Amino acid sequence: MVKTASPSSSSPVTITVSSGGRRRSMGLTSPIPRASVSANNPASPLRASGCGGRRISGGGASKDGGIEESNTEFVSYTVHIPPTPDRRPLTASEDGKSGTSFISGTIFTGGYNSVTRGHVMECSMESDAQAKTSSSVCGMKGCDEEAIKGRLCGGPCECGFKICRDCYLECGGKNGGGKCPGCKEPYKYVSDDDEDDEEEDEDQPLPLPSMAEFKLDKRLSVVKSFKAQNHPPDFDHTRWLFETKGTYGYGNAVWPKDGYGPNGFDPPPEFGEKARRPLTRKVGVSAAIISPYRLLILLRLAALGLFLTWRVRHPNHEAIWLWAMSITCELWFAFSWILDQLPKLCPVNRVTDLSILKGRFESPNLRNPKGRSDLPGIDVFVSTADPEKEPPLVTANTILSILAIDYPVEKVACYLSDDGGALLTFEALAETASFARIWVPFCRKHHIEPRNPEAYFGQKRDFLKNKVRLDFVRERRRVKREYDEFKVRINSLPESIRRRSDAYNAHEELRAKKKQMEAGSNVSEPIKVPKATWMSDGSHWPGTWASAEQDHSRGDHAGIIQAMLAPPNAELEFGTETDGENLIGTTDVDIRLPMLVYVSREKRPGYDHNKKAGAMNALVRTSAIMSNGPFILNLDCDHYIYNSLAMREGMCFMLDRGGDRICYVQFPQRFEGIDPSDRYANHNTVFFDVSMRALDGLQGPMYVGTGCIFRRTALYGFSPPRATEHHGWLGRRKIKLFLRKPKVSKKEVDEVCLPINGDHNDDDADIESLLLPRRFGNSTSLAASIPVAEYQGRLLQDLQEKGTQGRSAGSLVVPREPLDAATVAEAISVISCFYEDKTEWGKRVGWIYGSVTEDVVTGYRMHNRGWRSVYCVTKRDAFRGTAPINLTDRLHQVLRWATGSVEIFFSRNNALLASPRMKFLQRVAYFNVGMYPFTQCF
Ligand SMILES: O=c1ccn([C@@H]2O[C@H](COP(=O)(O)OP(=O)(O)O[C@H]3O[C@H](CO)[C@@H](O)[C@H](O)[C@H]3O)[C@@H](O)[C@H]2O)c(=O)[nH]1
Ligand SMILES: [Mn+2]
Repeated sequence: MVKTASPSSSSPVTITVSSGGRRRSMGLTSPIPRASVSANNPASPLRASGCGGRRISGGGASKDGGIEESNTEFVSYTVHIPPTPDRRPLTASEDGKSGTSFISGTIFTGGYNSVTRGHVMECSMESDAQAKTSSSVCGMKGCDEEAIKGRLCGGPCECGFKICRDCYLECGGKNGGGKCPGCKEPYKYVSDDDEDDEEEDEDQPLPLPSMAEFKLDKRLSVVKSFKAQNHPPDFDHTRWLFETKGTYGYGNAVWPKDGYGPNGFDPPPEFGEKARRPLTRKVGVSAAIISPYRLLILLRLAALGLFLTWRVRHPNHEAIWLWAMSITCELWFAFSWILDQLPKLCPVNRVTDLSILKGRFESPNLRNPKGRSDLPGIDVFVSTADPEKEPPLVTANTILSILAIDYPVEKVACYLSDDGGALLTFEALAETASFARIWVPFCRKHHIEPRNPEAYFGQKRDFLKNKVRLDFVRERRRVKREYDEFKVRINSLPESIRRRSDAYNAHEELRAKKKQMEAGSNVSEPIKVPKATWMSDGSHWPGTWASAEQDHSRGDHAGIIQAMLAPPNAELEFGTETDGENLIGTTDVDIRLPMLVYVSREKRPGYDHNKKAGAMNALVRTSAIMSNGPFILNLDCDHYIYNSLAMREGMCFMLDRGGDRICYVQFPQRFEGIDPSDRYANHNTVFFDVSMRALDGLQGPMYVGTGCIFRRTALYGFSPPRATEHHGWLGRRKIKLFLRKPKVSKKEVDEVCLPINGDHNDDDADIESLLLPRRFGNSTSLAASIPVAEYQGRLLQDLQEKGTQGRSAGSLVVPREPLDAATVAEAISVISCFYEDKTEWGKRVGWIYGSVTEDVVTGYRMHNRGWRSVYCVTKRDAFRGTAPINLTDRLHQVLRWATGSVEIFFSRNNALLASPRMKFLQRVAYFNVGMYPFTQCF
């Protein structure tokens, strides 16, 4: 099915940058030539003007893309930003200047022919300079704003510590109940004081936590844990390494000698094969907890058994019906309880060691002299469907937390799937990309956590904790201001898009009227001009329009791909000093940003879009062509990265010995903003802290939707390199299979062996290449990317096991190819609505369709092939999300999950039909998932 595009809708998706803005112009842009393309069908994906994209320079007026200056008519209007706690006019005397600097200083332009954005006038520098010259300057280190004139001598505190308004508010002065950084006493006003105090207090060190305390503390804990071990005769080095994890690395500094006194140190022990140390470790739940738990279950089981026998043996003959009914209910209840308990018998915990990961993949060695990262790439998928229900600001924050992740920049690619096809989401993402230029270096420089600005600035805790750099206070304030402006820009987007569209539409209407008059027809006759939604460069938005015209409504629009941030260089790039151009000094900070791509798959009436699963599958294909990361992290738009090391934690499992059998690493879902009593059981504590841990002991937890790192080859429906078959109850007879060798495995319906480069003979290769289109569709680039992803996802060679091949160390340090227009065109062709016709997408490949809880089914199918999964609970939550806090939404959600479970129960995915590669208890657990709507009411 090929739709013809209206001429305007096939014009390239481009964003204009308005000229002007003296200070920084950060338009809605990436700094790179964008391959900006939109197309309605794969046959003619690129227009001439789309090739190579228009070069959009962040600076001023260089518009070599051919936007006619003469045509441009700027309509400027001023937006007054309401005073926030951090942006309050300083003092009365300052009012004139500082007022201009941040209130009227921000001009938002938008409307006809110009992009919506705020131009911040160069003023903050001036006010900085002023503060410096004035006599009383804020006493916080790194801050040079003018101090507030307190009622007394120096400042708002009785100690006279001088402090500017911003610092004062940030320290929790006024009504925040905070403490004065000078005297560390709670703020209060006292009328008598002397000037001497002031001088002393000025000289006091910053209230930063002292390193000495910190060190002492840690060392003591090390010593203590050694004592507890009671000097085992055969000292376990690995154990020791894990014990000292995260303190000092390895050395002899804290190696205690006889008696483990504070002064005695020994040389460190020989560690032997350094490279072979495990990245992860499984720790059973301690016997002290699990034994009583098991005993309790047993006791209850016995009691239940006795009770039921008694009930059955003593029928009540007077009311036999009542008795029978209650017996049935009781038996059913007992059954469901057993189903619930059985899988929980052997839970496990896991720990990772990030320093070994770093040592193995990121330290300079012979093959990799520059110490470039040898870690595999990760593609991050974020799904959003409706900007009304999922506010663009939330999505923007999630994206920012991803862009600022602590993982090699050139290895991360972030994709936003917009199922709404909304211009609002598109422009919000463009704004996000430009704000990320400030936010991400700031996070890297000062080790900000969490890297979601809304969450970070909303934190109640002391923001100076663990911050050591002198410029922190000043830079934090600037970034906060910038973020507040960013928020205003995002929140004003709907209005400015509407205004702009109205202006364009009115213009179109006028032109149509004029034409009509020239043609000499009846003027009073109404003419129909479609009410389009316009992009800032004066072209039609190819996605959905506010007026929902044909070809431009939800469920009927073209596929759109836009790289908002180009793939970064492989080399580190450092920034420059703070100056008029740069908000923060970045001379020692990597300022590169990961690739960021907006994707909205094509939708047409008559095609089933399969909701999130369909969106994810479109992303799997697009990303295979654009970045092809061997691992994929999936996040809902309302779940952000709370721990910037989360990806590294996940990769520890994937890259550890035996990790080649892991199809995904699931992280727990944690929620914020839930009322303390958790009225609607949003936290699901039992599920996320007990059931999932228990399943982890049974070859792996279920996939529950968001916060999960996948292996790409597992998503493609391949079987793991090795699998174990469990026959009989409780897996008494185990059979090991080596699936990579094509001859060994018996051909099953669901069996696809991993593609191995050059390992199979030519006949097999031919057959496979013939089968590929049937399985994955017609894209040859996609087919070609599969073995590459498989290779890149392998373990290092020295970890290889029998029957498998590893990749050689250092094979992933090579830079990736730059993105070109042809690649983007191919990426668009694989998100067309008919691409999946007659393929196995959604059946055996990718996210599985046909269930509203696509996640559980997708995970189940992988387990069924013999893959294992891992549940990764990190000390600091890896991801956090928002949960429905009103009852209607929550009930809808629960109902949807229950419906999904029933669907699973009545499908081929019922665990009763599982393959022998699943353990007995694992099947029980999955069976229970399908059963729970019958056995219990949530
Ligand atoms: O047509 C659609 C519908 C939804 N989504 C996205 O899918 C995600 C989940 O949808 P939501 O309605 O928020 O469902 P929740 O109940 O909040 O999510 C849980 O349950 C879903 C279904 O089991 C899982 O897919 C999710 O990952 C899991 O977090 C959101 O990011 C949506 O934007 C799409 O991309 N396209
Ligand atoms: Mn959700």
